[in-house]
Amino acid sequence: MSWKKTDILMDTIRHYSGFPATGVSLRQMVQFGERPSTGTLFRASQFLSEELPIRLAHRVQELGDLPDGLNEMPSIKKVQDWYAQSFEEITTLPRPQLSKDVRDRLMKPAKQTGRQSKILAEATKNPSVANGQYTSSPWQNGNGNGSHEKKGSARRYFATVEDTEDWPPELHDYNQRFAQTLNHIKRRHDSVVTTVAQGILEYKRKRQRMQIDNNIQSFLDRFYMSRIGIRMLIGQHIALTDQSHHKDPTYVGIICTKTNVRDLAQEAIENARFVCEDHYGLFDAPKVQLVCPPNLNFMYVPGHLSHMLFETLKNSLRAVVETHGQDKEDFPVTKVVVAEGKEDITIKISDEGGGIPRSAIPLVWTYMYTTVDTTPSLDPDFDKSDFKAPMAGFGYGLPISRLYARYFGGDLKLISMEGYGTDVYLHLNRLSSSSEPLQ
Ligand SMILES: Nc1ncnc2c1ncn2[C@@H]1O[C@H](COP(=O)(O)OP(=O)(O)OP(=O)(O)O)[C@@H](O)[C@H]1O
Repeated sequence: MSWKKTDILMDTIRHYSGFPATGVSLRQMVQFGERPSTGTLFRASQFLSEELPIRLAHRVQELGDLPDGLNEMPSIKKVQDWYAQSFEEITTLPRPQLSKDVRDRLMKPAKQTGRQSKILAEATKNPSVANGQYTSSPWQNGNGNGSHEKKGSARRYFATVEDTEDWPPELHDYNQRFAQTLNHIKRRHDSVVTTVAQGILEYKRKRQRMQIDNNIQSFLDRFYMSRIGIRMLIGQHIALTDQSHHKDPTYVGIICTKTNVRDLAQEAIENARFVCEDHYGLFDAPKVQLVCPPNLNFMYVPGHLSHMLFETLKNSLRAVVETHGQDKEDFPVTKVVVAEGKEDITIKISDEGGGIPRSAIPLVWTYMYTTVDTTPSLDPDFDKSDFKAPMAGFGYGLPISRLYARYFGGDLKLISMEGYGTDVYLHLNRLSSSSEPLQ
């Protein structure tokens, strides 16, 4: 690994970090439809080739500015290098030379198919997020020089392009190369969560801290929220570009326009029970009852929903087993109730796992808070994929799940009755027009 970040690169990164990120909504992401054309994909690549470096640049700056020597921890420096290297790869990817005619055609919007697409194109404020909650620190936005405003109008994530004629092969080649670069970057960043966690552990050990302070907590919230957004845009773009295999027509990239809540919940229940049986050596994990209309479908990213359900169910099963003892024959049943409203789909997970003392409630949302005695190994090779996790251990399950929920305008709430059990409410916003919370 001979990659080195240069001063010139760091200057460019500083410049990009002066621009705010542009939030995209779930609805805007599905406007591409099942099979976007070469021209439309190219426009999206152009947007991403500016937007992703802006988002990456903010993270490089923030990692470098972390207080109290945290920025000097080897794992934090490693992650910062990944972000800088990915920034460089996107910004230096050669763009095709296009004739004026092709450039004009790319800028020409497709004939509107009605008023619908115009309405869909607008993102609204995310209802789960206070103003500026996940915004980068103001000093990093200080050198905005106004040119962003000019760029603003051209920088649209989704823009349909009139696609009646054939496009020159350079466009298709560029789309392929761009997607390959994104794929490579996505893999590089697979173990960011565990590596940053490692960095925090290094810091806690070095400074002999028991808990992380508010600054670091809100940095991690912003950092992981931003990571969800970057990976969403990258994952979506790779999936849209890859049109080689026949796909399910209900999918647009990684978004399913008819995500079936009952099927996903059932699968998450089975997976969580399996992990629980495995972990405690049980013949039969505590039972989970699911109450959900069978045909409840909505537009969402199935991977995100599975993750949130699996994490909360694992917590409930663990609490039930540990409160009632592993030798118990009949555990109390955990209930999962799904309600369909106009605005939200809400999933309540109620367990009789003894609850959480009120004084510990704020802590469950902090990173690295766990009541597991021995945190599993944080070897960076471990847990490479986002969605594979052990029974418990890092104290990341709840805070990260809440970020996933908030990312698309939902939320995650927890109410406990100490001595009895816990109710977790997972609100999923079905209007799906809210912007990503990262301006
Ligand atoms: N349903 C629940 N009942 C009782 N305690 C709970 C429940 N859910 C969470 N907790 C408490 O909150 C802590 C933090 O939960 P969180 O999911 O964030 O991390 P974790 O489960 O310890 O580890 P992981 O990162 O693997 O999820 C748990 O260790 C547990 O003490």
